[in-house]
Amino acid sequence: MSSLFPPHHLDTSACRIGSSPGKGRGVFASQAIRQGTLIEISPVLFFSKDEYEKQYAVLDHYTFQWKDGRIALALGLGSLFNHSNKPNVSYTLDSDTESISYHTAHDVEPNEELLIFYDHELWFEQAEPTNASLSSPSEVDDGWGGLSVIDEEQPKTESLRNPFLCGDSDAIVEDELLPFTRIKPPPEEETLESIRTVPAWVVEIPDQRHITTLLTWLKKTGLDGPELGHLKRIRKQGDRATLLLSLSPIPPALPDDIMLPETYQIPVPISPALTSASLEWKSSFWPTHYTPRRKGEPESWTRGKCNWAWEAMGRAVSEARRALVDGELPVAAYVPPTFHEEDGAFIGRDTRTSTQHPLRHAVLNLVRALADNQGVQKSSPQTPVEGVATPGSRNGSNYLLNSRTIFLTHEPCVMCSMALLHSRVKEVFYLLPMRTTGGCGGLVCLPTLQGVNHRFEIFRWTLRGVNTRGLVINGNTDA
Ligand SMILES: C[S@@+](CC[C@H](N)C(=O)[O-])C[C@H]1O[C@@H](n2cnc3c(N)ncnc32)[C@H](O)[C@@H]1O
Repeated sequence: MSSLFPPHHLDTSACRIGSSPGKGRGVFASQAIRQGTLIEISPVLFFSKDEYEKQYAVLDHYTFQWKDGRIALALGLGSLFNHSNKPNVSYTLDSDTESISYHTAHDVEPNEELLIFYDHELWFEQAEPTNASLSSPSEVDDGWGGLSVIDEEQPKTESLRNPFLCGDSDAIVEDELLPFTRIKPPPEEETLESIRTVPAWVVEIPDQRHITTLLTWLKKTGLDGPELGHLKRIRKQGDRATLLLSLSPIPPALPDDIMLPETYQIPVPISPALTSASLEWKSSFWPTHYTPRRKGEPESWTRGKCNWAWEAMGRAVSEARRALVDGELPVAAYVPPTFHEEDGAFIGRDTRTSTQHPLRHAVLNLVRALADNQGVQKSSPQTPVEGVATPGSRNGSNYLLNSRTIFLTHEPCVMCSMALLHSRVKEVFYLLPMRTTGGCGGLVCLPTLQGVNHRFEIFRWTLRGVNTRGLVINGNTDA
């Protein structure tokens, strides 16, 4: 048996076992439970497939298929959660602790049954759902594809319309009334030891009158890509000027029409300076940009801007709902036009199922479609583009999302968070946290890692009252 970390202390006082009509026993909330609460950790007993099939098949209705093919029997409450197509509990298999943890996927009321999603193919006839909160919201079209937000003050049969649609659009919305929370990054620190460098090609510019021409040439050749965006392109030391060229393994070709000496490599910092001390250290390698985390009060949100965000998140949710209907994973991403300007909108959905391609995540599809669209339509206005990229592109070279905000139904996985980081996105809003696989605070928080050369802000949509019916995916899935 592997060495196990002890699971967290288990407090199941919020759950009780009760009788569920048509289903046998079930697990019920004995009090109101907020979305995202860890309600149960069930240790598991493992059987090899062979051993299980020979001796324990009688447990079939209670076991889980583990990631490595073994069969696991959940102890504790884990074997008593009943199934629903609209679960209010998500679960995660944890190999380190050989346990399964269960979290509420949205706020749960006292006496509501706690239900997980077993599978699309069931071995039993499903009993009618009994939780009013799970059956009612679809009756009203709320513009979120039926994933309505329920006002806690109102009866559950009514859904809440966008609360920011009316009223003074310039009025500031108090923090407690915002439909999202900002994920606070840890304080930024950089030490001399933590500074990392990579070799970069540079060339001396004997005649400084050529600087402008050379910077224009850099742009034309595409050597001004974002990987060196945290560094200044020209270093001046007295009357000496040096041009930063690229990180390529081989020396880049130089322009034909200007006489330049041989290129050579020097170490340059891999990320911008976050503190004034590190600015000095990093600039001793090569002049580096200073990008301290934004200080002071976070930006105020007006009703108008909240309305913009609400509509945008609704668009992502509707797209995810449509994806589900089409047999895809219900995961979607939406980049709306910016609040103040009329830039293009972009939408993407997960297409792993239909393409049988493991990398067709919603974010990657969106970034790729954006790159292709911008590559093809450099001079024409952007239009919303869907999912998979179109041919005839410039190989995805225009993938930048500078000053754009992306709305996601799920916290993006590590790969997608890295893609967003590369794309220089300004802000990421997500609805459902992915604790085991997320790259924006779940498994890891990529934009806060030392050494990354861009930061973006992260906001988690407050799920209070949001019915995530149909959107909950397996906690081990990369969204
Ligand atoms: C893991 S057990 C859940 C606990 C079970 N109800 C008990 O009393 O032991 C799975 C079994 O519960 C029943 N069950 C779970 N969800 C159900 C549902 N939505 N409708 C009807 N039966 C259900 C089925 O008999 C299934 O084989």
